[in-house]
Amino acid sequence: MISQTLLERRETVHRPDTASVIEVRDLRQKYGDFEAVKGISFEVRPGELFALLGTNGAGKTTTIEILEGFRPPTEGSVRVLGHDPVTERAKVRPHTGLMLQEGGFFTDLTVVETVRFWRDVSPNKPYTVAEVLDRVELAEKGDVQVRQLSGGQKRRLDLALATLAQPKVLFLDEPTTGMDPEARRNTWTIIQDLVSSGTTVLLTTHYLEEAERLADRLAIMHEGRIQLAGTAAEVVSQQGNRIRFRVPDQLPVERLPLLDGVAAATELRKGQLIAEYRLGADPDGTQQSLAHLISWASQNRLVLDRLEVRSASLEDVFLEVAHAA
Ligand SMILES: Nc1ncnc2c1ncn2[C@@H]1O[C@H](COP(=O)(O)OP(=O)(O)OP(=O)(O)O)[C@@H](O)[C@H]1O
Repeated sequence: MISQTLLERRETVHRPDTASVIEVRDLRQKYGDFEAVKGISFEVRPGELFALLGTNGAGKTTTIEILEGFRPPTEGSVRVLGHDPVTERAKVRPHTGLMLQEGGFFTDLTVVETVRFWRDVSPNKPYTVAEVLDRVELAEKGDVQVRQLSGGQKRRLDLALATLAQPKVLFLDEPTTGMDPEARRNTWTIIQDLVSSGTTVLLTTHYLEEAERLADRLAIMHEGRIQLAGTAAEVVSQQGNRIRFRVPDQLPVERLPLLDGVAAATELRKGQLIAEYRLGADPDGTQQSLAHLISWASQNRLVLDRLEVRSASLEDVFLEVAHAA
């Protein structure tokens, strides 16, 4: 179960800070009668990377699109660099880079022509076309039409366009979807370099490892609300430790011991019954539970195959959020 402390955290994501680069306050968005975002607040400070995680349809893209100025919110307010992104677009847009879920390319143009076009209309030109392509490892694809790029290569081109002006604020909506692991790591490096040079980033992702690696702070959304927020370590540390093992053949599940008063949850994986105990975060308690389990196994002449003890992962937390509602 998600602890009360963590649930209360969603109320504290917004810490008033006049220097916030991105500020979202009591944001609500309706599409007709359907409320996709139900009153969320958070802020992103200068040079910070904030990740919005969440289940499908949680409202992440809706939130990012409002911040990008594509539509005004139904209720609440958003500020980017202190300005309203819709009514003060001219003050915000030159300083922001956008990477949408679907890149809006002219697919007949080549990669070089695309970068040249965007660079020409960009307010800042800190990099040459060759440097822009080099950074995302697309130099060899310069003469290829955009329509001929693979999905992952298109995402890399999109990232190149979003960052070619070295923006102050960068919105990345699922930037690494479709990329192979090497391209993903390369993208993480590009994003980390941008953050190191002072760019503030709001990123949505379904890759929890990506959020863990990159984010200074993160929020997990579900059905239009922020359910949890904090640093990855803060969010995960509240979740406690897990002990798992394969349930020995022929052992009835009812005979599994209680550990620290906790019963095992069991699940069938590839035909094998796995037992998992969700314990507290206290290492001493976990050690005692483990000792008790091993002594129980010895007394019953059982071998605990695939025995593992680990702290909860961000994935565990995410699944709790998704299932708790
Ligand atoms: N233009 C629209 N008209 C009506 N409903 C919409 C519109 N855009 C989004 N929605 C709905 O609003 C909800 C939130 O969608 P949104 O795209 O913001 O979620 P998300 O968190 O980005 O999801 P995913 O992870 O699947 O990309 C969904 O239920 C979606 O169907």
